[in-house]
Parts: sequence; structure tokens; C-alpha cells
Amino acid sequence: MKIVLASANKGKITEFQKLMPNDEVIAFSEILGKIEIVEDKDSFKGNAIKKAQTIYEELIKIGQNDVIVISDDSGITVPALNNEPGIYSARYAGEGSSDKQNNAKLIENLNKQNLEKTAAFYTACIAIVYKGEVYTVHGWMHGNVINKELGEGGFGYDPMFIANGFDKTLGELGYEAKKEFSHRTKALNLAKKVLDVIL
Ligand SMILES: O=c1[nH]c(=O)c2ncn([C@@H]3O[C@H](COP(=O)(O)OP(=O)(O)OP(=O)(O)O)[C@@H](O)[C@H]3O)c2[nH]1
Ligand SMILES: [Mg+2]
Repeated sequence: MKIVLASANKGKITEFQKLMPNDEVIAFSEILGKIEIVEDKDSFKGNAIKKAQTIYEELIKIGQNDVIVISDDSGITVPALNNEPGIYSARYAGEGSSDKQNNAKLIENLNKQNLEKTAAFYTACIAIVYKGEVYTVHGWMHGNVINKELGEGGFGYDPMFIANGFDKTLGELGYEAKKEFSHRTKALNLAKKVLDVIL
């Protein structure tokens, strides 16, 4: 089936394509070009719904009525840092900041609290819009963040994150390991069950 991803994040897009190898998964920008969606909701779910609905409506305008739109709003939460960065993960170091800058900000804030390693978890909310109806599912991955970056794999905060049961960061383990148990994999497995019912 053809799925339009309401995401501009290359790391996420690659992960979705690897997780759905039998489907045609394309980024919205390939059809609609650049669209800026303001993520002004107060939850992963609110932002995921907004992204999926915005792209769905733009596709309707150009006559694409039968598409499945999927979005992902995600982030990392560090309880010892007052639950930062949470829904602000993509812009922790300011609007338009890079993964490198966000990681540097997280390291700085961990160091301010003398935290070399502390509990953290990723959340992913996936929203599906199909024939005007909205469905949402969530997935989580628990572990620890450390105050340095190790490895080059994954994206975003992955070089700082050690999943429970492992002694290496997701940056060191690489995607083949991450895809077995990530927040996005878990959410997408639930999303696939929703698709099985609604399609
Ligand atoms: O190391 C990471 N591994 C992951 O698996 C992961 N999932 C989310 N994140 C972080 O959370 C932000 C999401 O913010 P976000 O959902 O708004 O996405 P985004 O703005 O990057 O793209 P879009 O999908 O909104 O277009 C991202 O930028 C990352 O910083 C991750 N970091
Ligand atoms: Mg975003």
C-alpha cells in the first residue's frame, strides 16, 4: 500500500521505510514540496494529529483522497531534568537547532546536575489519517542517557542513549539492533494492527 509520511525528518523517514519494506512509503515533500507545520500542541499525540491532518488536507486539495497519511511525533524525556526535553526534543537548543546542538544542550544540562548517567525514555506517537478518520498509537523505549556521545548510528539523541538490557548506546549498536525494540517500532506495530482493521 502507499503511505504518505507527514514528516520532514530524514532519520525517521529512513526508519519507517525499513520497518515497512513491502509498502510504498514516501515523504510528503515528494508530493507537496516544503510545508512548515507549527507544532504548538502540548502532547506528542496533539502534535502527531496536527501533522497528519495537515498533510491529509493538503493531499485532498490536490485530489488525492484515498491516501493513508502517517505522522510521528516523538522525543526523549529525562525525569531527573524535570522531564526535559520531551515534546521539545527537536528544538531543545532553540528553533531550527541541529541534532548536534540538541545533544550538546542535553550534555550541558546533565553536567549541571552532575549526572553522568540517568534514566530516560523515548516516546513515539504515530497518528494515522485515512478517509478523514484519525487513529493514534504510542510506543516507548526505556533506558538511560549518558553525558557524552558514543557511536555514529541512529539519529538525534541515539549516541547518548543506552537502552535497558544493553551496555552500548544506540549510536554504537546501530539500526539493526534499535529496530528490534525502539519506541517507533513498537508504535508502528500497533499502527499496522489499526491498518489491518480499517483498510
Ligand atoms: O535519537 C533519537 N532517536 C529516535 O529514535 C528519536 N525519535 C525522536 N527523537 C528526537 O525527538 C525529535 C522529534 O521531534 P519531532 O517528532 O517533532 O520530529 P522532527 O521535528 O524532527 O520531524 P517531523 O516528523 O516533525 O517533521 C527528533 O528531532 C529527535 O531529536 C529521536 N532521537
Ligand atoms: Mg517536528
